[in-house]
Amino acid sequence: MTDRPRVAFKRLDPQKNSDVPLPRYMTEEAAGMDIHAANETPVTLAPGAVALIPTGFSMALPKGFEAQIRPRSGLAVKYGIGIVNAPGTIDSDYRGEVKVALINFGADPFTINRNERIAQMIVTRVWQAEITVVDDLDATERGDGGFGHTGV
Ligand SMILES: O=c1ccn([C@H]2C[C@H](O)[C@@H](COP(=O)(O)OP(=O)(O)OP(=O)(O)O)O2)c(=O)[nH]1
Ligand SMILES: [Mg+2]
Repeated sequence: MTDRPRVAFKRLDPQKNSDVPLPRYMTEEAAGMDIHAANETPVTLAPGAVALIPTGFSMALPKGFEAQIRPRSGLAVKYGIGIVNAPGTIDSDYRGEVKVALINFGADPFTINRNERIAQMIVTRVWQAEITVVDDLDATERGDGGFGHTGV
């Protein structure tokens, strides 16, 4: 595929953060780029705690794209580390530092060290909807059935 969207990264505070890798695809066909933590000192998450972890970069996505910040399954399965707002949304017009809102679902404290890979970022298309307000919606077989009405 040749029409890859162009994404610009800006390293924030280049001198301080030159040791923190920018997001990158770890394998040829990885869906997500791994994101590294840029916290200067270790951050320990008690069970149930949330921490907003800096990444040391900001970015510009093309219009019509978003980035999703998703958990890494290894951290989730081994240590119960997730993302409290998963998937986090990065808007194409956001120019601030990308941050990752980690949560410790595990039973033990977990420490995030600088440079660790804490999350992954997927770049994907997004559409803004054209909105109309109507009195009646079109009829469907499902109708208002939901929340398991077809069985579990
Ligand atoms: O995991 C995340 C989620 C969001 N953001 C940044 C990028 C995004 O464009 C901006 C706003 O995110 P969102 O719309 O999810 O948050 P909000 O609470 O609605 O804030 P706002 O009122 O600024 O839109 O915050 C991150 O850095 N990491
Ligand atoms: Mg918002």
